[in-house]
Amino acid sequence: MAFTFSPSIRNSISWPTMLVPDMPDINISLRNKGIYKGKRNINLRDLTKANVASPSLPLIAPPTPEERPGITHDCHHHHHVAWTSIPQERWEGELQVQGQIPLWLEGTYLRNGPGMWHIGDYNFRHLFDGYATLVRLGFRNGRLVAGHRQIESEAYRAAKKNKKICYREFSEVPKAANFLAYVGELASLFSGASLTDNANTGVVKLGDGRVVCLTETQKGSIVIDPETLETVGKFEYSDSLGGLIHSAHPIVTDEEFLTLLPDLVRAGYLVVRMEPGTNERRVIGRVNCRGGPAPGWVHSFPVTQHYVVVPEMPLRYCAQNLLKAEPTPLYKFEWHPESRAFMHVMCKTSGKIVASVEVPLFVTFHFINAYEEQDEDGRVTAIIADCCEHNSDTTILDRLRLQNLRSFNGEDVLPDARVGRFRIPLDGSPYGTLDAALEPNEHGRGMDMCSINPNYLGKKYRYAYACGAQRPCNFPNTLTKLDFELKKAKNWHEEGAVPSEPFFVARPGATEEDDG
Ligand SMILES: CC1=C(/C=C/C(C)=C/C=C/C(C)=C/C=C/C=C(C)/C=C/C=O)C(C)(C)CCC1
Ligand SMILES: [Fe+2]
Repeated sequence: MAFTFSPSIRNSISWPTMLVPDMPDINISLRNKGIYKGKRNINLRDLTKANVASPSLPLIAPPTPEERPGITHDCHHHHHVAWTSIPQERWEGELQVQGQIPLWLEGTYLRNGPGMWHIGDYNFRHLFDGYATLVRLGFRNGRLVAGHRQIESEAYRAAKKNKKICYREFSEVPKAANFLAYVGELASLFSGASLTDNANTGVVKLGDGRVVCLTETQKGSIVIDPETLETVGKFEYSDSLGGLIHSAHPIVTDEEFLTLLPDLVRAGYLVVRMEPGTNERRVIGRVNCRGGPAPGWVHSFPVTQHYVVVPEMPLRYCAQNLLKAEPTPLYKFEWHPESRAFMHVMCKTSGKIVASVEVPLFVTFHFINAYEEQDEDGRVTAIIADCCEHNSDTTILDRLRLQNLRSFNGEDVLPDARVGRFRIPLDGSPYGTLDAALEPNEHGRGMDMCSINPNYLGKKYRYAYACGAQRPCNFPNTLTKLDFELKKAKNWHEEGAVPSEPFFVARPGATEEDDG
């Protein structure tokens, strides 16, 4: 049975490493099909996406004693190959395995994230600007065949053709003449036509089997072929809900696709649902923002079995910044601590808001999971929602500029983060709480790129997997297993490795949450 590990892959930005968690002893090599010939040995632990993508890179040659794979050294700096563009648009080959991939691990694992950070000799500024690279790992009979391919978004094609950026990316803004010439008159600014469709934040498999790559613009929903990784075409929403943006990480199961559509005109969010086999989103309900002047950034959001949780973070969208010609300190966003922070809870079936509470200020991009807390009689008393929380500090966005990622000099510059646990009472109290779910030193005070056993989505759960930190560092450099019951973390780290978002695959027949 072909098994696709892709239903809710958020992987996104990924530290661009293809690293299979819990397989510390596997070595693989690249046996190339197609354009590249030859066979290479690489240790999977040290394998960066650039390595996967480019068997021609010198870094996959056996390391010299002075040189760990994945990093190059000059006198004072380490330059990690992980933060450089893939050198070709597509590649496919078998990876040689040393050690053993469990035989039950069978199927295709798709990931998507930025992989190309330059056009001609112009280098992009930010990790999130990169043009999307889709990566496929096929596991079968203990063997591993990999491939990658650029997503042919309009933005990517236009950039290649014109040798310059033609659409507004995360931090990059094309020079006025570029995009006005490319997309037409000034009205395109306001219609969103100048915004990118560079689908670089994730890939989801819909209940009907279609595989869609996403970004934060609705127009950046792109259907791909999971076998060939070819771009099939735009995913066109057939409803008339309008708006320009949506959450980068919808909740996707075999039954539904749930997402949030921020309303930048009348500050709020539409909570919408799409059934498999359709392209039509239907409104479940609407949340009006309680703090102004615009909705908070909803890169992701969590759900429980019966509720959708809508976060209202004081890091808010800024329509002016979306249209500005010059880069701004917080890109398309602004930090408004005076507007306060809120969490709203909507019933999935009725669309009614059952709680709307003020919470401490927070900064999060990735929610981990949420569940309903019950009393002894089985009544739901509160919603618990967990996220990777950056201590209500937006500095992490700046740290993820490529220049910062590429220039580690031994200084500990990764801002602290924690597992933020919200408790949202359902008894009508006006306030919710936000605390660390475990002592952040357990995971080196680094925390992002989280995942869970997908069978526990929306349910009470004990374990999460993420990237933490072994300091000093400039990006989250450990693979971490979090145990919320024991309040402990188990960390794996190896110098020179760039772990990416772990993905949990349950072992067939498993009864324990962490058996996989
Ligand atoms: C927001 C708009 C856009 C694009 C947004 C994009 C591409 C956002 C990507 C955000 C990601 C990948 C966030 C990941 C965060 C990871 C963190 C904080 C890791 C921390 C580690 O310590 C446009 C599409 C450009 C235009 C509309 C607005
Ligand atoms: Fe993300």
